[in-house]
Amino acid sequence: MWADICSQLAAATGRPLQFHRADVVAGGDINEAWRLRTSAGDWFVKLNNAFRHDMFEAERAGLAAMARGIHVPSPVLCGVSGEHAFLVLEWLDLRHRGDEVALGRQLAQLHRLTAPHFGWPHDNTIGATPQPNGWMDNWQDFFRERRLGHQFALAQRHGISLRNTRLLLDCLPAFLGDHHVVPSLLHGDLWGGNAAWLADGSPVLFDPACYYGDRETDLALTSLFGGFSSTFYEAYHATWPLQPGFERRRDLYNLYHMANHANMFGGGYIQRTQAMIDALIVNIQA
Ligand SMILES: Nc1ncnc2c1ncn2[C@@H]1O[C@H](COP(=O)(O)OP(=O)(O)OP(=O)(O)O)[C@@H](O)[C@H]1O
Repeated sequence: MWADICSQLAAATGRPLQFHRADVVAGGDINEAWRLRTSAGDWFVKLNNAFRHDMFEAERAGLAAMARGIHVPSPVLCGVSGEHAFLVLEWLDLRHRGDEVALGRQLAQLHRLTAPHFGWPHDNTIGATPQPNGWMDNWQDFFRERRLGHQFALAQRHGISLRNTRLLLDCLPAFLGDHHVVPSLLHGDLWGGNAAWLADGSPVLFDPACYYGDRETDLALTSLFGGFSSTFYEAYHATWPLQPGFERRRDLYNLYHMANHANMFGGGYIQRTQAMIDALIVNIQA
């Protein structure tokens, strides 16, 4: 397989290269991650089953779009070798710490890239879950149908019983009714494990689930599992302040990701999803 990927890589880059070695990279759950060492340097390679090829195509398209606003690993090649789908990115020596001010500023700059509608040219995945992205003109409708409603329907299909999902969907105007949203280019899966820094301290984002939507959804997810400093938030707000009411919408937006975890992993995530639904309903009634 590696020899085949190297020959596809040589054809794509126009550089002759020989396979030296491949070392596992820790950190990814959904895919296998490898450092591919060749005579023409190192590359970052993600592997999955061949039927996952579309997922890597979507990631490549997302990275290419994001590169207009923030540093991402350059996508080099996406393909299939035997039973494997693969995505080759430029290899970056990543660190866990760096310039948080630059990260906050650059995320705001990414969000300044906008589209006329909400969605994305193709469906993609959030974790391993399909994420529908068909274009819509209204953010509330998009979030209801393509995000929360989609996860609730998946839960039902998986036999996960969640109470009051219909009631919550019917109450979305209470959260989003007077909220003005521009369709911003989003990372879409911005938890702490998908941000890192280069040796010079400059930030890099990777592993996106891009679409055009409310920038607050990216900010919300940064707070769900932690890992982002107050410096990061201050720099974001200084570059492009959020509108009043973000704290109220934050938990609604994070419910999408918690429900996705319930769908992917089950267990305690189901209780946490239900607790978030219950708290949001109390919030409406208060
Ligand atoms: N271009 C790159 N060069 C070097 N290392 C990288 C690069 N991109 C990502 N990494 C490292 O590899 C790890 C796994 O990458 P990534 O998050 O893209 O994989 P994944 O399987 O899609 O992850 P997840 O399970 O979170 O969806 C990251 O945590 C990061 O440390």
